[in-house]
Amino acid sequence: MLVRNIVAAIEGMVVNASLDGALDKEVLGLTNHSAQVKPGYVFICRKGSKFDSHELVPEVAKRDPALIVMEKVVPCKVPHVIVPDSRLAEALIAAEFYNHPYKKLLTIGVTGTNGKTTCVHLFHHVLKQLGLKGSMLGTVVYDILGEKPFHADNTTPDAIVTLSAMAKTVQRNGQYFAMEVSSHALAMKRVESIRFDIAGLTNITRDHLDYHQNFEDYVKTKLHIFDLLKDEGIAVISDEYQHLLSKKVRKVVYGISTKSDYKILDMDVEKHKTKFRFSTKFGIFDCEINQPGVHFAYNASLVMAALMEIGYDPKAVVEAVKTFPGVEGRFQYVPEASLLGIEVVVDFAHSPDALEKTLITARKLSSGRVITVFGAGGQADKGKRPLMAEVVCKYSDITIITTDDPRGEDPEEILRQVEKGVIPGCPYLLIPDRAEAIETALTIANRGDMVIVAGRGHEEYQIFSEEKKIPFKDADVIRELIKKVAGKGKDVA
Ligand SMILES: CC(=O)N[C@H]1[C@@H](OP(=O)(O)OP(=O)(O)OC[C@H]2O[C@@H](n3ccc(=O)[nH]c3=O)[C@H](O)[C@@H]2O)O[C@H](CO)[C@@H](O)[C@@H]1O[C@H](C)C(=O)N[C@@H](C)C(=O)N[C@H](CCC(=O)O)C(=O)O
Ligand SMILES: Nc1ncnc2c1ncn2[C@@H]1O[C@H](COP(=O)(O)OP(=O)(O)OP(=O)(O)O)[C@@H](O)[C@H]1O
Repeated sequence: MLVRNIVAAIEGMVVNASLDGALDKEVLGLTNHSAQVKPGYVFICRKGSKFDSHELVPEVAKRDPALIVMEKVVPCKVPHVIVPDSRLAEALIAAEFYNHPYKKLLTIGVTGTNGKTTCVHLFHHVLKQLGLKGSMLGTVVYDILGEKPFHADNTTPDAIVTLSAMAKTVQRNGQYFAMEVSSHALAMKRVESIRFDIAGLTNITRDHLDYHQNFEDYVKTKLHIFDLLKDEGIAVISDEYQHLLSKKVRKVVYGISTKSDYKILDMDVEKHKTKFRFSTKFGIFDCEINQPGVHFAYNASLVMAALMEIGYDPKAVVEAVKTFPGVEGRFQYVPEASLLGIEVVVDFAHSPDALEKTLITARKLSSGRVITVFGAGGQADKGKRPLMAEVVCKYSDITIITTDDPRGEDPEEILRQVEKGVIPGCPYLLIPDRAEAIETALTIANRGDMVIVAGRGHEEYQIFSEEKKIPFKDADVIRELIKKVAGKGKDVA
C-alpha cells in the first residue's frame, strides 16, 4: 500500500499537508506508539489522558516514517498531514491498510453496561459449535484465530489492533469476528470504520459517568453502535431498551414482553442453569444456559435471536447454547465451599444493576442468608459507589464492604464513599483488607448460607496503583481461606 492510498482514506479531513515526493512511498506498517515506529511506518499522534505524542514528533521523524498524522502543527521535515481528529483518522487509515476485512467476515459487536463478555463468548462458542472458524475480542480474552488466546488491558482495542486481528482472521480463512464494544471505544472512535452484521445492545444502566458527561451522553454513545451497521445488518436489542432506538434499522427485539420478536417464556432459575422457552417465528424452543439468573437468559436470548434472524438453524443454535460452559468469574461457584456447608460464588458485578441481578439470583437460590463482600474500583465512576452499597444492603442479610482495585485512590476513602449508601439499620461491616473480608464472611456463614464475592470476577491482580499490583484472584484466595476456616474446626452443623 502506498502513502497516496492512506491519504485518500482520510481525504475529506486533511486540513494541511506536506507530502513532497512521499505519495508513492510504500507503507510498511501503522502505529500510534512512538516506540514501534520503523522506516516506512505511518505514525498517528494522539493526545491521551497521560501523554501527548505530538511531543515525540521530532524524535520519531529521525526514524524515516512514511507519514506522520497530527492534530496540531509540529514543525518537521518528514511527510505529514494535519487532521482535526487523529483517532478518527486512525480508524479510517487502519480500515484502508488492512483492506476493509470486516466486509469478508460475519461481524458481531455487542455493547451494553453489563453482559457484553457473556454474549460475545456465547457467540464465539455457538458459531464454533456450528462448524465456523473465527475470532473474539473482549475483557477476559482476545482469541484471534490461529493464535494463542491472551488477555489484554482493553475490552475493545484501538482500531489498528482490531482491524489487524480482523485481517488475520480473513487470511486464516475465518468466517466471523465477535467483539465487545465498550462505550469508551465508541467515544474514542476505535470501531468507527468497522461495519457490523450484528450489533447487540444488552442494557444501559448506571456506570462510567466519570468518563461520560452524563447519563444521556452515555446512552447516546452506546446507541452509536447502530450507526455502524452494514446495509443488511441487524440491531438486536432487549425489550426494555428498544424504545431508545429510533433510527431506521432492521430491529430485532428480544425479552419477556409482548413487544419482543423473540420472547422468553416460563423462566426457571436453577442452581447451575436457567431454563426457559423461547418463542420465535420459527417455533417455540426449550432452551437452557448453564448460568443461573434472569440476566443470563437475556444474554442467551440476544445471541439466539441474532443468529436465528440471520439464518442459522434455530434448533442447532439452541442446542449449541446448552453446551456453553459459561465465563470465568460470572456466577462462578467455588465447589470447595461444601467443606463448610455453604455456597460461595464469585461474580464480576461492579455496577448497581449487575449487583442487583446477581443478588436477586442469590436470594432465589440460597436456602439460608445472603452475605455479600464487595467494594468499588478506583479511577472510575464515583457516583455509583453509594448506589452499589444501597443495592447490596437491599438484597443481603449481611453486607461486607471491602477494597476492590483502588488504582491510585485512597482505599479507605473509597470505602467511606461506598458506606454512604448503606441503608440505615442494615447489618454491615467495613473490612478494608479483601482477604480478611472474605475470611470474615466464610467464618460467619452458617450451613445453607450463600456468600457472594463481587466485583473482580476473573481478575488476577488487585491494582492498588500503577506500581503496586498484587496477585489476587478471588476464586483462588477463597479456596485457600475455605481450607483455613475449615482447619480451625468451624462447626458447620
Ligand atoms: C483513558 C484511556 O482510555 N486510555 C487508553 C488510551 O491511552 P491514552 O491515549 O490515554 O494513552 P497515553 O498514555 O496518554 O498516550 C497518548 C498517546 O501517546 C502515545 N505514546 C505514549 C507514550 C510514548 O512513549 N509514546 C507514545 O507514542 C500512546 O500510544 C497514545 O497514542 O489508549 C491506550 C491504547 O489504545 C489504551 O490502552 C488506554 O486504555 C486504558 C488502559 C484504559 O484504562 N482505558 C479504559 C478507560 C477503557 O478504555 N476501558 C474500556 C472498557 C470499560 C468497561 O467496559 O469496563 C475498554 O474498552 O477497555
Ligand atoms: N444482561 C445482564 N444484565 C445485568 N447484569 C448482567 C447481565 N449479564 C451479566 N451481568 C452482570 O454483569 C457482570 C459482568 O458481566 P459481563 O462480564 O458479561 O459484562 P460486561 O458488559 O462485559 O462487563 P464489563 O464491561 O465490566 O467487562 C456479571 O458478572 C453479572 O453480575
